[in-house]
Amino acid sequence: MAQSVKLSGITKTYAAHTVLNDVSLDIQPGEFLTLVGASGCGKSTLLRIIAGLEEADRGTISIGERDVSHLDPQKRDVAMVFQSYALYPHMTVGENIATPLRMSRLSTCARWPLVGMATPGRREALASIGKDVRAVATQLQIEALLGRKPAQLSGGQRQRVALARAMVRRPAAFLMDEPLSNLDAKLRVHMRTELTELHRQLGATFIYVTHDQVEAMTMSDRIALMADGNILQLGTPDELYHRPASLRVAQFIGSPTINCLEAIVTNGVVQLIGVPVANLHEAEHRSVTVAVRPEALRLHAEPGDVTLQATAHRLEHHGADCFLLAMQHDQERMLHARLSPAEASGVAIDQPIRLHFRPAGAHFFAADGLRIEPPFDESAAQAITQRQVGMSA
Ligand SMILES: Nc1ncnc2c1ncn2[C@@H]1O[C@H](COP(=O)(O)OP(=O)(O)OP(=O)(O)O)[C@@H](O)[C@H]1O
Repeated sequence: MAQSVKLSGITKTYAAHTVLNDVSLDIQPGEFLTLVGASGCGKSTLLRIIAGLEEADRGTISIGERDVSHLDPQKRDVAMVFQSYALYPHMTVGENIATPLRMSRLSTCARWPLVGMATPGRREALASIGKDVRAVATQLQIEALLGRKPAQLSGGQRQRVALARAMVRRPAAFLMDEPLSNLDAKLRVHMRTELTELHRQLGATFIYVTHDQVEAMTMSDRIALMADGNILQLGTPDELYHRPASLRVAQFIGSPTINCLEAIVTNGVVQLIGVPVANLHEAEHRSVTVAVRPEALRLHAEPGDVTLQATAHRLEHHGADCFLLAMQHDQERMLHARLSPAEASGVAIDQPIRLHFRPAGAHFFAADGLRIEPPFDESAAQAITQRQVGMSA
C-alpha cells in the first residue's frame, strides 16, 4: 500500500562540506514527488538517505507511521531503481526480477542450491514467486524476455526489467535515481509517459531524482527544487513555473531560460532603462530583476505593453515553435522569445526587431533574489504611461 514519506531536519556533511542542510519534506501517500536540481545539489544523497544506503548526521525519516531512520535498507520497505539499472549480468531477466522475492520468501537454507531443495514449503514459495514475476512482467510487457540475460537487452528493456524488479516487491515507496538518463532522447520521452502511467496504475509513492527540469515538469505531482543542500521551492509544476519563489527557481525551470532584465527603483517605481513599468508598494527596494518568459515576448504590441528594441540574431525551428534569439540594444544581452512558425516567418535576421511584453505577465525579484509582487491594478496600470524601453528617443 502507498505510504507517506516524512523527512525532518535531514543534515549530511562530508568532511567540512554540508551536502544537505536541515531538509524537511512531507511526501503524501501515492504522490509523485521529484527532487530536481543542478549536479551536486544533494538530491541523490537525500534519496540514498531515504533508502538507508547512507546515514544522515541529523534528522529523522518516517515511512507511513514507522520511524525508519536507523533501519537497514531491506527493512524500510522501499525499492530503489538506479540510473545504471544494477541488474545481475549472470542471471536471466526472470531471475533478476525474482531476486527480491527469493530473499524475502525463501529461508537462507531454502536458497542453497542442492540442500535447499529438501526444505519444506520451498516448492510452494517458488511457485508463488514465479506467478508474481510473470504478473509483473506482463504488466510491463516483458514476458518474452524472461529467459534472456541483461546483455541481450536494449537500454529501454533493461530499464523495464529494473522497474519490474522494484515493482515485484510491492514496496511502500519507489525511489528512482535518474532512471532514464541512460536512454536515448526519443526513448526517454516515451519512458516518461510509461512511468507516469505506471505511477497512476500502481497508485504508489514515487520519489524521483533528476537534473532534467523537463522530466520534473512533465511527470511530477510536486517538485522539490534543490540547490546547495536546501529546498528552494516545493510546489506543483504549475506553481514553480508561474509563481517561482526566487530568481534561481525562475532561471532553473523553463527552456529556453527566462529573460532577466535589470531595473532600478525610484520612489517605488520600477524603471527599465529610465522607463516606468510597475509601481511597488515597498519603498525599500533599490533595484529589481524583471524576468520575462520567452513565450511572454511577442512581436505584436498590445495596449499597456513594454517594448524592447533588439536585433534579430538567430531563429531555431522546433516544429510547433520557433525560438528567436535577439540582441537587446544598449544592453548587449541576448533575449529569447518563443514564437509560432507564422510569426517567425516575418523575422529578418540581423535586422532591428521590437519585442513586447505585458508587465503584469512578468516576474519581479528583489536584489536578494526573492519574489516580489507589484500590484497590477487599474490605477497602477494608468500610472505607467510611457513604455518604450531601449528605444532611441
Ligand atoms: N561519499 C561521498 N563522499 C564525499 N562527498 C560526497 C559523497 N557523496 C556525495 N558527495 C558530495 O556531495 C555533494 C552532493 O552529491 P549528490 O550525489 O547528492 O548530488 P546530486 O545533486 O545527486 O548530483 P548529480 O546530479 O551529479 O548526481 C557533491 O558535492 C558530492 O561530491
